[in-house]
Order: sequence, then structure tokens, then C-alpha cells
Amino acid sequence: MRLGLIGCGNIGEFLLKAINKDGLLQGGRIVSIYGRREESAAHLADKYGTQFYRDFGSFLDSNLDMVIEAATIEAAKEYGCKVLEGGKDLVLSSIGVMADDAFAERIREVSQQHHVNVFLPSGAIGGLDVLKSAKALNELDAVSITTRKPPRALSSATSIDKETVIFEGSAAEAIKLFPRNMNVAIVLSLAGLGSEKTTVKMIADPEVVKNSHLIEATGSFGKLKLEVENDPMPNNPKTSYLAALSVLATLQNKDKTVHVG
Ligand SMILES: NC(=O)C1=CN([C@@H]2O[C@H](COP(=O)(O)OP(=O)(O)OC[C@H]3O[C@@H](n4cnc5c(N)ncnc54)[C@H](O)[C@@H]3O)[C@@H](O)[C@H]2O)C=CC1
Ligand SMILES: O=C([O-])CC(=O)C(=O)O
Repeated sequence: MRLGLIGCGNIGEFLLKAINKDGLLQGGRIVSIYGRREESAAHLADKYGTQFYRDFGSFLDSNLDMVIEAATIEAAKEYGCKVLEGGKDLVLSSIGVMADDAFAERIREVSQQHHVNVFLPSGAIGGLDVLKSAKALNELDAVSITTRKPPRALSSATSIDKETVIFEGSAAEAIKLFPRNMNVAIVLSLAGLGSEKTTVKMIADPEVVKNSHLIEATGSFGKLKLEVENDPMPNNPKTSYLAALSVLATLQNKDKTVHVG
């Protein structure tokens, strides 16, 4: 499987190391990268034996089977449909882009037209399997996420010196205000009740070092309560290590014939 990578930050470099250096994706290799910061992308291309493209069209033409976006919501919006129209599967990290209903609809249409797949990894959270089962008979009543991060992981809250609720509202509002922190709320919305009905609470807490997410849901199945306490990525405290692992796991599982969960 020939992979292309958009974005060479934390998740991008994690994937380059895991796949191209450590061989953790059987039969797969990142052969092309497209990055905005030319110098660092060229350096990574050299370090991990891959090709760096400045021009998106040439990147897409480099005989790829699948493209992984690990950049930003804006990049996902700009390139997502082009990848699918080019006949390649797509893995999105910046899942917040799917909060835009018109864009999400377009992604669904284009992927059907071109017979390609879009993968939305569970990212820095879990519990999506429970929500999907719970809503099989439309009997999922409420879903919420409470995110607690150190202030330095929340760009707008760096001067906070005591535990502070910095946001309460819908997932739809949360992703607009915190596009680098609330992708989790949108993947949760997609698995559950949608971004208007999924509720979010964000807490900046100078006493914590981990990024934690508490997922709660109720429905005819009973109750869900699941908390992940994530170690942050070393170079980007906003992003949890689990988010990078989930992208790799999505790639590792994509061609399995026996599906768990
Ligand atoms: N689904 C989830 O649970 C999670 C999703 N994320 C999201 O995943 C994405 C990647 O995260 P990180 O690797 O930690 O971010 P990062 O900030 O470390 O790296 C992003 C890279 O993308 C590059 N970039 C930005 N715009 C670009 C463009 N238009 N074209 C090409 N490259 C571009 C930047 O120069 C940077 O190198 C972010 O959107 C982040 O918010 C992060 C954590 C959890
Ligand atoms: O990595 C995390 O803990 C969550 C995150 O930043 C996001 O969903 O955007």
C-alpha cells in the first residue's frame, strides 16, 4: 500500500517513524509527503526515505493508494475531496472538518461516486462502539464529553492559574472555538447524536499533566462512563499520543477480513 501524507507535524512524524522506520504497517509505506513548512518537510522526507512534493497535484499523482491528512481542518477542507476524486482512500485526523454539514455531505457523495473509503479514527477518545450500538434503534438519549487539559495545551487559556471551566456548550460551537482541541467532540458527534446535541465541557487545569476526556452517555442500553487519561505528544501538548496511535491502528486494521467491534 502506497501512502501519501499531508502534514508533517506530530502525528505526521509519528507515522513516518512507525511505518517507514519501524515497519509497523505490513505491506505499507509512506512514499509521498505534502507539507506547508518546506524545510522541515524536506528534512523528514530525507530522514524517512520518502519524496516531498511542493505541488499538491504532483503529490496526488504519485501513484498513491491512500492519503492520510495530519494537518489542520483548513487543509482537510481544501484537499479532502480532491483526494477522493483522485480515486484514493482518505484518513482524516482533523475530523472537526466534518462538523460542516455541507462538507460532510460532499465527502459522502464523492466517496460513493469514486468507490473510495474515508476513515475517521477514534483519535484521542474511545466509546464510539458503544454509541453506535446504542443508536441502532435510535434509543440513544444523551452524549457528553468533559475535556480537562493543562492550560498550555489550550492555546486560549495559557494564563490560567487555577481550575477553570473555559467552555460549556454544543460540540458544534466547541470545534469553532477550539479547532485544535475538539476534534474528539466531532468524532463523538458522528458516532452518536450529531454536533448540536452532543454537549461539551472544557476545563483548563494547571494541576494536571495529562489530557483527559470523560465520555458519558445514556439510552435504552443503560449508561456509559469512560475516561481516558492521555499522555500528550512530546512536541505538541494539545495532541494526545493516543490520537497518533489511533491513526496507525486504523491503517493496520483497514484490510482485515475479521472485524472486531
Ligand atoms: N481526532 C483526534 O482525536 C485528534 C485530532 N488532532 C488533529 O490532527 C491534526 C494534526 O495534529 P498534529 O500532528 O498534532 O498537529 P501539528 O500542528 O503538530 O502538525 C500539523 C502540521 O500540518 C502542517 N500544515 C498545516 N496546514 C497545512 C496545509 N495546508 N498543507 C500541508 N500541511 C499543512 C503544519 O505545518 C504542521 O507541520 C490537527 O488538526 C489536530 O487538531 C489532534 C489530536 C486529536
Ligand atoms: O488530542 C486530544 O486530546 C484531543 C484533541 O486535541 C482534539 O480532539 O483535537
